[in-house]
Amino acid sequence: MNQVDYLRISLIDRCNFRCQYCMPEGAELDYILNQQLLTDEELLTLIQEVFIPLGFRRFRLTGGEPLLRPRVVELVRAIASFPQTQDLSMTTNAFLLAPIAQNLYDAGLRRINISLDSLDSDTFDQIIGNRGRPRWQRVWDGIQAAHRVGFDPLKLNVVVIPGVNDHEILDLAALTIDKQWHVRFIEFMPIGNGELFSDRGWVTSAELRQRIRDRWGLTESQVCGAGPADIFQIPGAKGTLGFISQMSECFCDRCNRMRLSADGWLRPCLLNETGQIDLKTSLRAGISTTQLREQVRHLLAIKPEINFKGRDTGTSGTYSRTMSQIGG
Ligand SMILES: Nc1nc2c(ncn2[C@@H]2O[C@H](COP(=O)(O)OP(=O)(O)OP(=O)(O)O)[C@@H](O)[C@H]2O)c(=O)[nH]1
Ligand SMILES: C[S@@+](CC[C@H](N)C(=O)[O-])C[C@H]1O[C@@H](n2cnc3c(N)ncnc32)[C@H](O)[C@@H]1O
Ligand code: SF4
Ligand code: SF4
Repeated sequence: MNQVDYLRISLIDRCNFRCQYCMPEGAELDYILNQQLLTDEELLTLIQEVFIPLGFRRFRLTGGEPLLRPRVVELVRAIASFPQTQDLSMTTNAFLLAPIAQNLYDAGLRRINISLDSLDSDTFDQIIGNRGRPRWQRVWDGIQAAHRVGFDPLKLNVVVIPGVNDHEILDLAALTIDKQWHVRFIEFMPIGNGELFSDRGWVTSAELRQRIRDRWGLTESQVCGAGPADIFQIPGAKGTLGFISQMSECFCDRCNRMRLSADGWLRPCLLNETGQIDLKTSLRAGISTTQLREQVRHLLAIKPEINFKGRDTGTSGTYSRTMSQIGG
């Protein structure tokens, strides 16, 4: 059985983007009320007294958009300062990153994954649902700032949507040739916007790899990470290419993570809503962290049965929370 030592922590469910694949079009999401968000203190208590004693050592801050969380730098500093923390990372859209990249680094964040679905400003705005001033450049500046500051590895996440950005695969892959950046292609999952999914579908990683192989060749490779990506490299490139293939290849047997939502629900599997525990309500009701630890220990024990494994009701598109609410 895999050691489950990776906690993905959603810091906030709100986002300054509305990516097509992540949020249902037109739908107004019910945002978590401020008083329902785990406070910094509650989050740190849960990490220190529940998750770390159970063996969690890697923490990823996500959202919504984690950089919208007030005092995010202080939270990073606190989590980084736990002696047991072996890996602290963040997934962000980078729109707000440039001015605080250095502060985040100084606080102890060492690696960062940034969503970048297109190199074309118009396509980018279309994907992120932006109808105001173009946003691509500011995201690009955020990526450059992350690079300058020294985040390593610096990964770029691309959700591939047929007919929207799949014509840019080679251009995006080419970023890894001269730069030590790691571009990852993610198969679109029908969990944020089921309608777009049924309309567009998804492209298999195997097909993407073939397109890249035909152009440059492709060899197996490695990069530091705790996620499910299969890593390859264009021969001689400085960076790598990752393929996250949750639709075409089941990687649940090596699942090593759980997810904590911004309102304190612990979710054992991204694609299966079974077994979630409301840690925040319990904490506020005065249940001791010792008892909570036992509940989580039990959830860890039954997690292998809950794991999606490509079999249950999983990707049915009927999830009660979107990716932005779960944390991807
Ligand atoms: N089905 C499934 N998809 C996942 C899981 N973890 C990550 N993904 C997919 O991979 C995407 C990118 O994840 P990231 O937030 O960059 O994190 P990661 O891949 O774990 O990061 P590294 O530690 O750098 O490898 C997510 O948005 C999901 O689409 C998982 O447990 N199950
Ligand atoms: C939910 S976002 C949260 C963090 C941050 N806002 C960002 O976009 O990087 C985390 C990841 O989920 C991915 N994601 C969202 N919806 C998805 C979907 N339907 N299928 C696959 N990946 C998805 C995004 O591309 C992003 O890399
Ligand atoms: S993928 Fe990230 S940036 Fe895009 S809408 Fe979802 S949470 Fe926001
Ligand atoms: S779908 Fe569930 S079991 Fe499979 S890798 Fe993701 S979180 Fe783990």
